[in-house]
Amino acid sequence: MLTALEKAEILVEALPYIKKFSGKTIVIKYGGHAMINSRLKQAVMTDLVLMKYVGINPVVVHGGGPAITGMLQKLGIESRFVNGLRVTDASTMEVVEMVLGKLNKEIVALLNRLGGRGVGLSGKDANLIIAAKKLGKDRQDMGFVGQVAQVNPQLIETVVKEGYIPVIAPVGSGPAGESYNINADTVAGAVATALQADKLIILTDVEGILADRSDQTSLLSTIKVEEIPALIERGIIQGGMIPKVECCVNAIKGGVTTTHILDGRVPHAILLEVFTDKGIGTMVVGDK
Ligand SMILES: Nc1ncnc2c1ncn2[C@@H]1O[C@H](COP(=O)(O)OP(=O)(O)O)[C@@H](O)[C@H]1O
Ligand SMILES: CC(=O)N[C@@H](CCC(=O)OP(=O)(O)O)C(=O)O
Repeated sequence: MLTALEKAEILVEALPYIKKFSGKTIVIKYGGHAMINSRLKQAVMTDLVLMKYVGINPVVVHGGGPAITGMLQKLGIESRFVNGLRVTDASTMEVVEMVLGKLNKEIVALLNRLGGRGVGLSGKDANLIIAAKKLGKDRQDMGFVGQVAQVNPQLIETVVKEGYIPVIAPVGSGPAGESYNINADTVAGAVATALQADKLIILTDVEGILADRSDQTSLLSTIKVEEIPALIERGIIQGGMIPKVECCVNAIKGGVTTTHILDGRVPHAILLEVFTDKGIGTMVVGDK
C-alpha cells in the first residue's frame, strides 16, 4: 500500500507534465487489446477524460480490425490482407463502416459515462479526411482501400475548442463521396500532422519496439528517426510494426514533436507516458 506521502508525491510528479502539455494536442491511436478488454477500455477512457480536465486536448483515432474480421466471418465473407491492409470490395466496405460506426459510438458512450464529452466522427464528416484509392504492391487493385489525400482539421479544432473529445473512425471520403477504408494508424499519423499535435501515441499489444522480439526486456525506449531504416533492414522491426514506425516517422517529419508506441495491455499506459518521469514504451523522435 502507498503511504499518503507517496500518493501525494505521485500527484506532484505529474505537475510539470500538466504544465508542459496544458493546451496542447495529443492524438491517440486506440486499438488492440485495450479496445477489447473491458477493464483496459475503461482505463484508457479514464486517462482521456483526466487529460481533458487538466487542459490537454486528446483526439482519438480508433481501429477495429479484429471486430471487422469477426463480423465478416459471421456474414460468411472471408478477409484477405495485402501488406497488412484489408482488401475491401463494396460489401466489405459496408461492413467496415457498420462495425466502425458501432465501435465509435461505444467509445463515445464510455467517455461520456466517465464525465467526458465525446463526439463521434468519421473521416467523412465535413470532409475531415479526403481519401484516394490506394493500390497494392505491383499496382494491385485492393478495392476501396484508401490512403489519406488531405486532412481538413477545422471540424476537429472546432469540436476541441468547445470542450469535446473527438473520436474518429478511419473512413475517408473519395472524390465522388464514396467511402474508403483506411488503416487507422495511418489516419492517426495524418491527423496528428494536420493538427501539428505535440504527441502521437499509438497503442498496440507489445511493450514497444524490442531489439529482440523474443526478449521482452529488450525494449528500445528511444529511437531516432534516422536509426529506423537500419532497424528495418536488419529485420529488427518487422511486419505490423513497420507501418506503425512509418507513421511515427511521417508525423515527426510533418512537425509532430514526439511519437510513442505504447503497450495497450498496461492499464493507464497513456497516463504513465504523459505524466510520469520515466514514461513507458518506445518514443520515436527527430534528430533535434
Ligand atoms: N521490433 C519489434 N518489436 C516489437 N514488435 C514487433 C517488432 N517487429 C515486429 N513486431 C510485431 O509487430 C506487431 C504489432 O503490429 P500489429 O500486430 O499490426 O499491431 P496492432 O494490432 O496493434 O495494430 C507485434 O505484435 C509484433 O509481432
Ligand atoms: C485498409 C484496412 O486494413 N483498414 C483497417 C481499418 C481498421 C484498422 O486499422 O484497425 P486496427 O488498427 O485495429 O488494425 C481494417 O479494415 O481492418
